[in-house]
Amino acid sequence: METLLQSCPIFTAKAPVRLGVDRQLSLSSFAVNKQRSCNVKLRAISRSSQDGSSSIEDIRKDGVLLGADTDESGSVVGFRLIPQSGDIDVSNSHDTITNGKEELIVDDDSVQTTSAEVTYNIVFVTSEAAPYSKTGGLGDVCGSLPIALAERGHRVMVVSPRYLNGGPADKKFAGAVDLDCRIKVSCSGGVQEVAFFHEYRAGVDWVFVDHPSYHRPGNPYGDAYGAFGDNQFRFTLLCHAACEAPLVLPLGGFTYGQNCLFLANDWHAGLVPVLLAAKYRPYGVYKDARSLVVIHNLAHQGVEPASTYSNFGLPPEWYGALGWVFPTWARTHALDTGEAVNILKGALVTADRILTVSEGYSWEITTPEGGNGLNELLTSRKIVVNGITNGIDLTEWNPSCDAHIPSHYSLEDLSGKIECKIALQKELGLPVRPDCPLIGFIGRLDYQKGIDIILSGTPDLLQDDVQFVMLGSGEKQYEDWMRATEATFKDKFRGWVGFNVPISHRITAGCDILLMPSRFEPCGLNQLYAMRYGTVPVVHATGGLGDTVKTFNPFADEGRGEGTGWAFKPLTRESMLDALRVAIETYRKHKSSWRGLMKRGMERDSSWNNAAVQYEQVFKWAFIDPPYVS
Ligand SMILES: Nc1ncnc2c1ncn2[C@@H]1O[C@H](COP(=O)(O)OP(=O)(O)O[C@H]2O[C@H](CO)[C@@H](O)[C@H](O)[C@H]2O)[C@@H](O)[C@H]1O
Repeated sequence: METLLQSCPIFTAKAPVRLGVDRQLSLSSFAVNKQRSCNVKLRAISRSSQDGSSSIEDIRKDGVLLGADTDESGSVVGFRLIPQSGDIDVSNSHDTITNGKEELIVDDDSVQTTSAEVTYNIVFVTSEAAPYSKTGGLGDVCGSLPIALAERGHRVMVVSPRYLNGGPADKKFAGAVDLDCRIKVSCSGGVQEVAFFHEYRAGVDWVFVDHPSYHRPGNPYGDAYGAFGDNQFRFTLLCHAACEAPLVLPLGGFTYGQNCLFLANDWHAGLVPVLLAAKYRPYGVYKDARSLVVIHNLAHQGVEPASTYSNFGLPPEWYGALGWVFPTWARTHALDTGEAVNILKGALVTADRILTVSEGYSWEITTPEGGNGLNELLTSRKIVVNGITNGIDLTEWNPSCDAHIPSHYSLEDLSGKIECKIALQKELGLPVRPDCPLIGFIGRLDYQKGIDIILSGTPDLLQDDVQFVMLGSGEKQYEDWMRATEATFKDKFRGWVGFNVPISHRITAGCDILLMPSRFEPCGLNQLYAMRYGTVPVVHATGGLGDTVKTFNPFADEGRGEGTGWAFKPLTRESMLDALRVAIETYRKHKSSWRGLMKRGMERDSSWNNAAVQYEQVFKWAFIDPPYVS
């Protein structure tokens, strides 16, 4: 056996181990990494064979042995082995846990390395994932981070609803096939049957939970009449289904199994850690799994009346995990006891670790101003809270090959950017004036995004010789204001009411300045897209905006200048206008400074690989500590 294994191809550097024909192992970098992991196990066999002990059982303990491959003579030449989550890739075994105080410091080698040192079976649970569903940044992140993690060797599944609204968007789910696997979920006083659809794309298992409540006109959360009244039910169903998926779905022939890592995104997925603790672990299931809750927006917590607790399908004694009492000032009337259930609170109590999408925001949520009532709970769990700045999808957002923009450009040749500006002015019906500063805004029209500040500052801003375009939908009062402002300032202002991804790309490419006066911003993606497109951001210095946009300093770096935009503070109409005026002045009168701003923004590393390495660090910490048990 020893001689045979040494002579077989698995011990040569270039020849691949024979892993059988399973699809996951042959299609992605996951394959490469798992292949390496298998090599580790096989070395273990050869060692134990030397001292005469049993070999196959050793492997079984560490992974799932599907069978052995033999050559024509019947000799074993390889094993079809699925390693367990948490496998160590010895090809890359230096340690990146750099700080005992658990600060996210990752050495440069790890960032440059394309495969993870330790690989996990990861299950994202999310209410949206682009390109299948997207209403904002959550969709972007859950559409691209899983791919980055899969590329680094992890086995990754994303569980999200199969939304069908009867429109053209339904085509996005056309590639997902019915897995013919039905499960029954007990919640909301009945038993619901859900189905699973699946598409394997870009190295990731995209799993769509199917139920009639996901099939209706509108977006994932509501329609023209407001939020759907049964969202608590719809996302309870998602969480139950997501907890079953790793156990029941034989993706590529085998399940993810119990030893996996759940990433529950925002309140919609918040029941996942609660279910692990209350429904599974007491019965010996998911004993070694871990869960992370990722906060993209603390302002939305999934709060409903306390009487709805019975809808969750949780044991009565777990009420305390989700129970929530509003402070007196927030109650609606004198007899209101303020009792409610809060899904995100339940997640924050039971998750093994808590992540936010920027470092700045991870601190802000522990303060009364940024904690949305959860700051004390978050402070008590501070030791497990980390912030990792989002990356962006560098394929989708790439000015040198973006399919949505009329001309392509790069750092080396910026001429296409002016063409994008001219094309945008034409498309919007604005006067075509390449020299006129063009300012853009893209985002949801709501309180978070500081629309009220834009609204109060716009009449002053438009006194200047500038053009301003806004793309967004949301609160009706702001949509109406955009229409009215366009009617008043025909040559200067355009308000595009709606959600339109191609237009968002054209605005990002065609504008000179992107405005983001967000009241709070957990990370923000538009400023990252803008910098990549040579569009200079002017932002309120909060959360991820403060972390990612550095204010221009013309004197730094021996007069060459430093910074990628302007981050103003406090959030007032005056300070926003001041920052915009400095930006406009720099654009008009200091062309070389402007080119420096564009260049530094375009050079900024916003890759997901960078963020994925930091996620891996947190995964490691999650598995070092024991899982949450009540
Ligand atoms: N009308 C429109 N038409 C087309 N596209 C539009 C659009 N309005 C918004 N978008 C797109 O939606 C995304 C918005 O992402 P953001 O991160 O800026 O904010 P959001 O508040 O949704 O995300 C939350 O989650 C993300 C992800 O973690 C955090 O970055 C953020 O701070 C947090 O509030 C961008 O891709 C943007 O282009």
